[in-house]
Amino acid sequence: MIVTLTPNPSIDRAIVIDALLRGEVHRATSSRIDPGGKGVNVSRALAAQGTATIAVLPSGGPEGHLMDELLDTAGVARRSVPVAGSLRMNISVLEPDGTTTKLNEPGPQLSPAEVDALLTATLDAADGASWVVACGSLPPGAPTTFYADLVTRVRERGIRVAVDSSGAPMPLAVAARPNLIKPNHEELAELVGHDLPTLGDVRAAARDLVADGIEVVAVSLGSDGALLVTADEAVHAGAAITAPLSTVGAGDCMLAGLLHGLSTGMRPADALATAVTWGSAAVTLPGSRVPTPSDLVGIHAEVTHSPDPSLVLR
Ligand SMILES: Nc1ncnc2c1ncn2[C@@H]1O[C@H](COP(=O)(O)OP(=O)(O)OP(=O)(O)O)[C@@H](O)[C@H]1O
Ligand SMILES: O=P(O)(O)OC[C@@]1(O)O[C@H](CO)[C@@H](O)[C@@H]1O
Repeated sequence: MIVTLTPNPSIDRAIVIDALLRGEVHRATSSRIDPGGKGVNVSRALAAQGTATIAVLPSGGPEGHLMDELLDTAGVARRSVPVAGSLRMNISVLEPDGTTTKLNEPGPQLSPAEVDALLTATLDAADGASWVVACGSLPPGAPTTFYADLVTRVRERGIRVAVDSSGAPMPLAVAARPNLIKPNHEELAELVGHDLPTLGDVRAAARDLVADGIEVVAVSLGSDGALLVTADEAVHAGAAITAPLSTVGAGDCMLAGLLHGLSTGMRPADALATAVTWGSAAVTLPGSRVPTPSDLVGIHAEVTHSPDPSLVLR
């Protein structure tokens, strides 16, 4: 069982237009909504592949009702924590050349009691879990130490914990030593405080984090694939996708594949290949739709045990 925590979930509305022009009226060629927020996406991707998961999230307002309904329809088990505010709605504007523009709302203001209830619900759901994974931004009202506290409390129970976030909460969470982190290229650069133009730079930064006590650092690199670093190895994997439709949630599907692999006893390199297969499959799908087993057919992740450190990343 993999438990996800999404403190700031969202209804994701994806709108397809021909070209985005600032200040103009656009007529959409299509649109869709998906239940979203990074941890929700991880749970949706796991559930779509038949892996047991529970999504823990706040729920409030009309968007909260919609979220509960969409998750029930998708067959995702959930622990919804009632909150007074309304969940947010995030917009993705998708253009035919694959350009994605995101507009993310801040999310509802949570009271200290609501923040506590979220932590308690996660620890309750974590009983007997193989992994707890906490993902995404924090809503207003949640302290920046929220993920760090969660990491400490989950690890005290002997359960493995992963974090995928950005900004101020991330260095604090990292200092609490989660078992795994999944930054993207930009988030890793933000975490270590300098640019990382090459694969060698990413590997060095990830190795420093491993030396500081993180067991697995998995860095998603968009169309450049992903790099996984542990104390024993640095492995790269990638899969070529010719016509990406939407990259929204690809990193979450990648993280879901990785945790699925690690929780079923795969070696890290095989878990990375699964991760990249799930992440790459996600970019072939509209909006933040998650891949089902049939969507993985024909996607082959190429794994390299000695990646070229001089590769300049896109
Ligand atoms: N254009 C692409 N072509 C092939 N694979 C891709 C492409 N974009 C993403 N991927 C795959 O999806 C994974 C995750 O993508 P990315 O690095 O963009 O995650 P992210 O920035 O965390 O995304 P998000 O926050 O939207 O979930 C990559 O590691 C890669 O395997
Ligand atoms: O604002 P955050 O929490 O950083 O990111 C939220 C979000 O952009 O992440 C997911 C894609 O990874 C989307 O479902 C959602 O809209």
